Amino acid sequence: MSTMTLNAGPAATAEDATAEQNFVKTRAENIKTVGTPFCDDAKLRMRNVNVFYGETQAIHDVSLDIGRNEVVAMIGPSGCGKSTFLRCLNRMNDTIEGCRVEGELSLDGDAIYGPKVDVVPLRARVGMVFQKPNPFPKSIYENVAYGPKIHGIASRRAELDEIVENSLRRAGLWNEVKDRLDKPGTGLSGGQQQRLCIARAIAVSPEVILMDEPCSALDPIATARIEELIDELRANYTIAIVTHSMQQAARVSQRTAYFHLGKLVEVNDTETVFTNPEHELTEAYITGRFG
Ligand SMILES: Nc1ncnc2c1ncn2[C@@H]1O[C@H](COP(=O)(O)OP(=O)(O)OP(=O)(O)O)[C@@H](O)[C@H]1O
Repeated sequence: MSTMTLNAGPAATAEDATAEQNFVKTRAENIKTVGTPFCDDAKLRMRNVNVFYGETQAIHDVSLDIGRNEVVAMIGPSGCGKSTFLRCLNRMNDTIEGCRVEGELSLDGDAIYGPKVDVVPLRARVGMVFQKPNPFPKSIYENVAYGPKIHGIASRRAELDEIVENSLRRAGLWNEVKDRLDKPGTGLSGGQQQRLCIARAIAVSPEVILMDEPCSALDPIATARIEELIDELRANYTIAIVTHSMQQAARVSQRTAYFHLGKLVEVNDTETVFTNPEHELTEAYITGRFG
């Protein structure tokens, strides 16, 4: 940890703001990741990842492991590349025209960008929950049963019933919806819809769940429910979560990765990042000097 003096909160005057900008610019120029980006039991292994949108580079030489049954939170200022990096992990960036991903990315040793990889089964192994709950315009039952049907996991009604119930139970939604499974998923509250989307992701037996700001459209009570759920889900899944909320990162994750201008500045166990960060930029961000 550096010996610099910290001013908690944003710069008070224009001069302070300029000094602050200069500080951030200088420190950002030669970022080398500090902390513990690698782990012994990696489920996802990323090495020297670069991502481009056309000519513009959004991710610069990022290397990171995400461990089995671990929750890794990705934090950083708006536009630092958190979502771009997350989307590499199940090739959601493939859907963005002009987006190019370089580097080695693997899931349990299987290359994610291998030439023969079919993204449909990949995305069943690495599920995703988005910022805005996006249930299909179908019944609650069908929202959960759809994935197992198209992936050929189950076709008989009894099998599907079991998967739907188990997934809704794991997502903490069963008791609230068991008597209205034939009603539209879109008729649920925002928090319930997000748990339905989690149930939908779980229904195809993923190994990893990616969450891109899953609580940003939810109220504090629904947020607390999802955060509890993340902690429960960790027993069975590996989870990577992008969040704007440092409090949320602190509550749900075991390790936190701090991104800045497309570079991975620091990865450490979450308590270290928030109480004793190794990098000056992390410290400046978490104390609110910029955001
Ligand atoms: N589809 C796209 N086309 C071109 N540039 C993009 C696209 N998506 C993101 N970018 C750019 O890539 C950079 C990283 O964006 P990204 O959305 O990954 O950041 P982020 O940290 O998730 O931001 P936020 O916290 O605001 O969601 C930004 O400069 C952004 O403008």
